[in-house]
Amino acid sequence: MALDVGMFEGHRVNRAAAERRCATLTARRSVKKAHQAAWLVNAVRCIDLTTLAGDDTEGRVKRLCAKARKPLASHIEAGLGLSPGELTVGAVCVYPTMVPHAVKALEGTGIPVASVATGFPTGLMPLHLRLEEIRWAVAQGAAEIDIVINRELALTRNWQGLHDEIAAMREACGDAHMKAILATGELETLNNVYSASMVAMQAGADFIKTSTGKESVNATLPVSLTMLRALRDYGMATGHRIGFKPAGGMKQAKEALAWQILMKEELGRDWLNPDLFRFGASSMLGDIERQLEHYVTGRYADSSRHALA
Ligand SMILES: O=C[C@H](O)COP(=O)(O)O
Repeated sequence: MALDVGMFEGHRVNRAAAERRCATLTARRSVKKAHQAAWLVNAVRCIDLTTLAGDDTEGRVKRLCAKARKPLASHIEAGLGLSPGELTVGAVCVYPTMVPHAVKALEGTGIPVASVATGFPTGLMPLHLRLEEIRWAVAQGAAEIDIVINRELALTRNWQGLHDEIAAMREACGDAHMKAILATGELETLNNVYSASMVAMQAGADFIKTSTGKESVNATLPVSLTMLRALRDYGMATGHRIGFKPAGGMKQAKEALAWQILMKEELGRDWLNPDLFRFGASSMLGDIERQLEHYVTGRYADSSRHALA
């Protein structure tokens, strides 16, 4: 849709209230035993298993894809009553040049390959090159594109400029799903986070995503709450369902639980599915697998046994 500043200008986000609300999420609630195991299995379904490192190689991507196809060891799958191959992660997320390796390694599995693009992580490249990067990654087989927004346009509140860029990126994605990374740790205020979320959705983002994992502050609950309220307001105004992807710095199973509690309370059960919710994480699956192994066997394995991902 065209830019509609009326949907966000004049909105004020109360940071103290957002922080208070988030502090209650895990303090007052807990999910235990079989319920906790079920929520952790659900978290695995929703992970965009990620490697975004300068030393990525075909070998590393192949190993990551093997983990994506079979995220839990056989005895944990069996202990949870899962059939072999029943559980996979939501997607594998890589840099553009790694897309062909991931596509090959995931052939026949139905697991989509997501590629970051548009000069990830800063986005400080001429627009025509950022658009070309999207088209290249899609041509290599990426089914999902994680774009980064131009922070300068958001910080100077040039909402029309930001809308135009994101809309051009949406068009370059073609049939691929587009996730818009707001890099919220660099947007200064929760008001800017709310406004940038709205602009990204108005410009056609299928998902809004918190962070690249490369900012000094990445996914936090108050920022996520702000984005979810924008997503909910946008949905009520337009009837469109947009997905949410917290990303960056999440390493523990208890974080997977906290974010799912937030999703369920703010948006309901529909948002606990991979078509509307993903975790962007390079190193959270290991702890989830460790907790599930404890549930199944009653013993904690050394974390070195769950080193990958
Ligand atoms: O999009 C995903 C993030 O880059 C992952 O960040 P992380 O390596 O801190 O888990």
